[in-house]
Amino acid sequence: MDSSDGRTILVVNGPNLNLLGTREPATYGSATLADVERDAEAAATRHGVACRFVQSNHVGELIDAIHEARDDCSGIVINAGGYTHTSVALRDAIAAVALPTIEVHISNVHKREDFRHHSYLSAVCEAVIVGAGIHGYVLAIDHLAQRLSEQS
Ligand SMILES: O=C1C[C@@](O)(C(=O)O)C[C@@H](O)[C@@H]1O
Repeated sequence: MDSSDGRTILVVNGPNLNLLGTREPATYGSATLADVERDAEAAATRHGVACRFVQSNHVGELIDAIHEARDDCSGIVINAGGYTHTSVALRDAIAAVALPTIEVHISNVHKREDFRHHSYLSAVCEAVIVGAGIHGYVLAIDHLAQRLSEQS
């Protein structure tokens, strides 16, 4: 077994997050999805845990990845993009797998349009990190890793 000792965190990015870096930079900054994944990987490595990444623009693919996390993951970090505000099915998937899940948003959704103020996911997530930019993913990994180390 590697240094992650079987502890893997699934990092899920939803629709349009593949366009980070060019998409509405005034709102989301200039970092790319590759930058997000590099920082998350580095944070995980610092804690001796592993990461698996998925990005999809299709809700079914996100749900399948969440279901598969039951097999080998100890937690989930998810930025569901616009599905956050629309998808009961995604919420049900998170509730179904019952893994500790952290919801992340790069922007402070509460400073934005009213339709972004409601999340279908928050009530089934352990914590929500909004408005910290891409550092939010690192904060989420730090939190999950600490939680895992307290369990072991
Ligand atoms: O796609 C996104 C990105 C987002 O999740 C964020 O990271 O700030 C906020 C959502 O409202 C939006 O639809």
